[in-house]
Amino acid sequence: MDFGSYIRDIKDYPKPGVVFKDITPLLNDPIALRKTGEALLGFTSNMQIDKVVGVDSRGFIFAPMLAEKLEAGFVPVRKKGKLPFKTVAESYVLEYGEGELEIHADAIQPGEKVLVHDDVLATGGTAQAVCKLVEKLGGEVVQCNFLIELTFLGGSEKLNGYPIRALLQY
Ligand SMILES: O=P(O)(O)OC[C@H]1O[C@H](OP(=O)(O)OP(=O)(O)O)[C@H](O)[C@@H]1O
Ligand SMILES: Nc1ncnc2[nH]cnc12
Repeated sequence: MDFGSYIRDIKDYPKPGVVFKDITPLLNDPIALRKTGEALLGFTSNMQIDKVVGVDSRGFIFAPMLAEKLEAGFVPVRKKGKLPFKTVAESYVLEYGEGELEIHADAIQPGEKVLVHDDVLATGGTAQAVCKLVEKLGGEVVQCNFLIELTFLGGSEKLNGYPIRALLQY
């Protein structure tokens, strides 16, 4: 399937100079939606995964489905102030902003194998912070997977050592 034909470029959103990759046309199409889920799942075939971490908010679209199919638990990493229990936090910078991400302190047990999922890898600031959170809890990141990797922004360099997979590369 030509997944790229379902991705819409929005110029100067959310800030001048940014070309935003809008995945909503892909989500809107039932066949593209199903095939995207299947392709993401294919990235982890034969891998043992205990937890799938999805990143607030677009990472929440596919991560719970991946967790269910992999017979793993789902863990939300959320923007600051949204998780009710004891949290561990990490600040980060992304392509068009900055902030702090949090994870529940009991969400991952030491030694658990973790898949990190998000929709877009751009500068890598977000994914790098998420991997740090996983490691702070003693988890082992076994793969970071994405729908889209914006290779020209060099995000993979911040994820040195972690296996990276993406459905589409620009
Ligand atoms: O590689 P980076 O430069 O760090 O950028 C990637 C992040 O940016 C987007 O999230 P955003 O913060 O816009 O949140 P959203 O999912 O709630 O729209 C995207 O969903 C990734 O999480
Ligand atoms: N260019 C972009 N398009 C969509 N999501 C993003 N997150 C960071 N950069 C992005």
